[in-house]
Amino acid sequence: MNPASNPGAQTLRTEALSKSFGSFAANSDVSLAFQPGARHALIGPNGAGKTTFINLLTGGLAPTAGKVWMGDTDITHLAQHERVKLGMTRTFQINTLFAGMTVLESVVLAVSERRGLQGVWYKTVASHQDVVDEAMALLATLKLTAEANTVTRSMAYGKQRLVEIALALATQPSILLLDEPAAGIPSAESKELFEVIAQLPRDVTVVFIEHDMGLVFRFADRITVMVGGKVLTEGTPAEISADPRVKEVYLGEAEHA
Ligand SMILES: Nc1ncnc2c1ncn2[C@@H]1O[C@H](COP(=O)(O)OP(=O)(O)OP(=O)(O)O)[C@@H](O)[C@H]1O
Repeated sequence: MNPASNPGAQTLRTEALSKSFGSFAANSDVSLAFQPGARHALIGPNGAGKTTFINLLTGGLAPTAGKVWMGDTDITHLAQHERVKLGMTRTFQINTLFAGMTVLESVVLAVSERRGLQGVWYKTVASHQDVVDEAMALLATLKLTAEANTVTRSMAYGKQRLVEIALALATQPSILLLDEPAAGIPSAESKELFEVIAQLPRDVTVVFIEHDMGLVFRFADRITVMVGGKVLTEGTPAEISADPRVKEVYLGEAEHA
């Protein structure tokens, strides 16, 4: 992918990003960078501010202070759809429309939308063979080829999450943000889900929030630990697992529970 035509391929970073709800600081002075191609996990106890931070990245929330950069472009005040055009996207739960469609129909629709073919009835769109080919290639990436003609709603939750990721990838992102992708699915399925996520092409940077430390340490190559709305530390899985402050945070949490 050519970085000049896709600025999202450049480093996504934040500079002293803060978000308050009234007098409560959900994020304070968060300065982070996500290197292209990374599998970067955001971890931390409940209420640490991880989801708030992802929402600040996507434009779902406006920061109280600080900046968000994609390469040299200040995207702090861009709308969500403008950030998607720059290559940053997140998954959304399959809505009622997609739930009634087959996997292939859903992905064809998402690819058509990106290509500006929205509003064209599916059957007409399906006559564009290149759209169908692109959708099938995405299904192959997500190991969903065998399910192409299955109705999305009838699939196991883990597979539905993969369809949600296929829909996000249809926007051709260089940065994919995943907020607890394995939440609510059985552990055998979540391992499978992460195996597919880990094997996504390296021109897609993946930033994910995950509570299951087994999955985090198996699939992340970079980990940021947030506590109380701030970054406690960041490093490789080996550095994070050896950090006594991290152990303290999680031990403290366990004792509390
Ligand atoms: N819209 C809002 N209004 C007020 N407070 C909010 C709002 N959104 C989040 N908060 C608060 O900000 C804090 C951080 O929430 P956030 O969801 O970002 O944490 P998190 O690290 O993602 O937690 P979890 O792991 O439990 O999902 C929480 O105390 C939450 O109650």
